[in-house]
Amino acid sequence: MTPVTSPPALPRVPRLLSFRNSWALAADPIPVITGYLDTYGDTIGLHLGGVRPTLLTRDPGLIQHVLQKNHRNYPKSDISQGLARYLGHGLLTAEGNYWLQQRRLIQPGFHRQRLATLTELMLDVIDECLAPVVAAARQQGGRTEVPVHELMTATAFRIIARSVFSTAMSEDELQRLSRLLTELQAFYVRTLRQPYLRPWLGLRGQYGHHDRLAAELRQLIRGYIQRRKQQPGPGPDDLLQMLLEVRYEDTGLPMTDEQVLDEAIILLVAGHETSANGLSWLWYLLARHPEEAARLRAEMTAVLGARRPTFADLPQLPYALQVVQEALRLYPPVWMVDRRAARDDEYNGLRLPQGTLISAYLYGVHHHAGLWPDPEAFRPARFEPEALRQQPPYAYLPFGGGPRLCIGQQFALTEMQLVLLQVLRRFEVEWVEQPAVLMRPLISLRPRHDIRLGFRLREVGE
Ligand code: HEM
Repeated sequence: MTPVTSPPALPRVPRLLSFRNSWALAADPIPVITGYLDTYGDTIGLHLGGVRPTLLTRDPGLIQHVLQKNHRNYPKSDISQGLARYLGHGLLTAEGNYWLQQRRLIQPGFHRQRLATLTELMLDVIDECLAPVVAAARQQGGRTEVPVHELMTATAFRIIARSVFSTAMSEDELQRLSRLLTELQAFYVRTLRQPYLRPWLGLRGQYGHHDRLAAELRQLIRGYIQRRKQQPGPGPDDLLQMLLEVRYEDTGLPMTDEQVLDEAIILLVAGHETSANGLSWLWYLLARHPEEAARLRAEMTAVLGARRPTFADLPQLPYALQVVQEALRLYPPVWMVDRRAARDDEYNGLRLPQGTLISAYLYGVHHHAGLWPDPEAFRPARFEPEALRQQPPYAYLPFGGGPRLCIGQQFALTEMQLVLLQVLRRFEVEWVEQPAVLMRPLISLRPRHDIRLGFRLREVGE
């Protein structure tokens, strides 16, 4: 395999070209960005939207340098921090000592033991979400067509909402929350990709409108927190209770209500879209590759028979994990991660002056032919332990890397495996002819239009 390296002198995309392509970049960034990298090299300078100078890279060595080896010099850029305007100052957007203090406080909430407790709840939510599909299939003679992105979004959202807040939200509230999050994200991405539109968006009152939506989001969540605090007796074993009960080591004090609110919103946001999109792509890939689905089913039947999986079963189902990992390689829900150089730095002779905006193009790393032979092919066996040992560090990083590695990584992998197994127990998932399935990279990488798949009922015991 060809090594991927960054040259000492940064090749630059001509500014006029990046300006000319700015609409194309806003509409469909992945082909434009990949095209630049294929033409100019694995690490390039370009003007985002024709305006903002950025260093863009798919070199795993440079990405490791930024995210891990010299991470202290690379806080998140204002691109991530700008999200705080709409989503508050939770873990994802926090920086420096405050971030470290919050991370230490919250990390234990994601330990194995708590995850094991949450899996029963996950399985119940999955069953609830699949029940209408089972009913529809029965009514339609054993098979129904399903918009999988919608189904996976509803499922992932209910899983995280119940993991954080336990008590079921009403259907209306769930939908309102989900819509608010989608709208805020879409607006924020637009202001980033098309910075020249900002004055116009301001004149049209769009910032004020979205600030009001963000306030509505906070008010909704605040209501849950207040209701929980008023409940007598010990609270349920969920993530909100964990946020309310943890104490800072130095002061012994709990978080303030606004801090709990910030963290709860961030868990909801970070733990919803990403898993939903990962799962949607997973079904797309399995429907296109029935031979892989058959292999997975054989493993599942051998280990579980007809019963539903438990947390303890997952290590006996390695192929299920490999399928999930390969789906996250081909369609990394977080397709780009950004940082800013706080001081002048250097990587293998490449100058990284203070203030440089660095965009780590995770999608590009995962699709690099120098790192992944035949990169567009869906091959879960790439993740067999022996094959993985051949990979250089940071060739695979759907959950990021370094100290800011996704706190929900194990949660997400468990959730995705459980959804995968529960759906496969009940259904054969079949491809349906439809227009080409395209990507829509917002903050996370989702399908442009929903993907319709056939769900054919199988007879299973409990
Ligand atoms: C397939 C699903 C997921 C993917 C691909 C994913 C990916 C990522 C990535 C790449 C980062 C690092 C961003 C950066 O370095 O700038 C991150 C951070 C984070 N993720 Fe996830 N994530 C997923 C699921 C989840 C879930 C389920 C939760 C919560 C339950 C979660 C909570 C978070 C939080 C709180 C952070 C910020 C951590 C910090 O900065 O300390 N994620 N995620």
